[in-house]
Amino acid sequence: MSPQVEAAPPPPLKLQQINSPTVYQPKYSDLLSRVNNFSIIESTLREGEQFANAFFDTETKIAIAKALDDFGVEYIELTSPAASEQSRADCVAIANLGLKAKILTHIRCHMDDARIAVETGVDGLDVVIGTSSFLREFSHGKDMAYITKQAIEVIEFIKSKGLEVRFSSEDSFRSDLVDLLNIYRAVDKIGVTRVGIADTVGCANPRQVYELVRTLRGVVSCDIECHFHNDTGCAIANAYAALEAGATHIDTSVLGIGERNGITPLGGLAARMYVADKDYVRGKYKLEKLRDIENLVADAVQIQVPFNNYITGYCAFTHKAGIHAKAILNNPSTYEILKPEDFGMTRYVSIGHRLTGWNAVKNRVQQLDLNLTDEETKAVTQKIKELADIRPLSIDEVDLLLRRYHAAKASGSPQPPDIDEVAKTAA
Ligand SMILES: CC(=O)SCCNC(=O)CCNC(=O)[C@H](O)C(C)(C)COP(=O)(O)OP(=O)(O)OC[C@H]1O[C@@H](n2cnc3c(N)ncnc32)[C@H](O)[C@@H]1OP(=O)(O)O
Ligand SMILES: O=C(O)CCC(=O)C(=O)O
Ligand SMILES: [Mg+2]
Repeated sequence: MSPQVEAAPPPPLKLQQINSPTVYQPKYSDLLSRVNNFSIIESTLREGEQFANAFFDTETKIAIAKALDDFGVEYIELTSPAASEQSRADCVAIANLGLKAKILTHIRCHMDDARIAVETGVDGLDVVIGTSSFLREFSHGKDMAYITKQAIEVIEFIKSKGLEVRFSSEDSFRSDLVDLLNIYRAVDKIGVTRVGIADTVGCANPRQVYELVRTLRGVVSCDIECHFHNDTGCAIANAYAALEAGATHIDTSVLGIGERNGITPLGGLAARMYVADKDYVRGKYKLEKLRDIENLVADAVQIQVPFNNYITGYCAFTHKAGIHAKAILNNPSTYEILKPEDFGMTRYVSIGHRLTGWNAVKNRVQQLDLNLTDEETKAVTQKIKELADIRPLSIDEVDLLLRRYHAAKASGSPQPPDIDEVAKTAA
């Protein structure tokens, strides 16, 4: 018998290999268990203040902070106290509100900023510095050795004041991976509370996010926060991919407001995570408060909540086409992944249009407690379509048509009543 030859152990992973799609293939159940343990760092009062229309006065900041706290976010991040005297005073004011959420402020990786920030009474500081060649060359002009030294000094100072401290690389996805891992490893070693990854320009896609966070998860033992800009529409998907890969904290803002077109929206993340684990998300956040918070912020920055906004957009729970309407009326889960009532919202079935179907109209007949047969309901449905080919009907017009048809029937007019005649009286 030939001697057993042990297979040689695989060679250690080289950094160039980490982009290989074959490296990480976790089971779906493992991924799911990672996404039901996360915290929100709500940055409407920091990233959100960087939105073109945002000019929050103290009173508005306090109202927003209280609303977010009531909703249940774990952290509220505030603009740097180094930005202006009012920004500093607002940090002090919000830190003194006694909210349940931890209050953070966001500073450059610089001792001058850190010294001001530790005196504001906040629970922790989020420290950031650009690590991509773009930012090293054109923003602060520092090399990685300098950045690392500075980061260690700033972090140790903040820790010495007994505060939480997070260190984040700005523009992480255009930074050199070896640079990133080295600096994260260095700050983890000195006890940073969290490290952060930031897609500052919104260039990352979910696969890249998954791979970077997964790699980082293998390098640091502290928590991992992620910040995603939405320039290419990936901010929510990227946040989800980050959680699947082992991130623990996600930055959001109400309605996604922030620099340029903003970041992961609070409502969009809530929707995404609700679908992943409804009970966890419902247990953690007062989802029914979302609409009020969004209205508060929309008013403050003078914008409308978008028609297609996650959860609270005016048509987020409106069903229109006949095929959808029939199934929804039988069982809302057919075409709804989010339950409107869990968010304090209501479902609406639209019927006054050419795409309507008789099942949707029958539902309205029942709501109005009218006595029409299925054949009669089908006749009215055809009339609605005919009229709606000219212009859509309001619900009042549909109701009038149905009531008149019902009245014509009740008065003993020929069976079935002539729908064209009824339509004329309802016009
Ligand atoms: C990606 C992000 O959103 S990061 C957060 C952005 N937030 C802010 O910018 C907060 C609001 N900003 C401000 O109020 C001002 O920019 C301040 C107070 C921070 C700085 O103002 P100024 O001193 O007038 O500098 P200015 O804004 O023109 O330039 C930025 C300065 O910070 C330095 N810098 C930029 N990023 C960092 C960083 N992460 N860590 C340390 N220094 C940095 C730059 O080198 C530059 O310094 P310089 O004046 O010596 O050249
Ligand atoms: O501090 C961070 O992690 C993020 C900073 C930021 O707003 C960004 O990089 O877009
Ligand atoms: Mg940002």
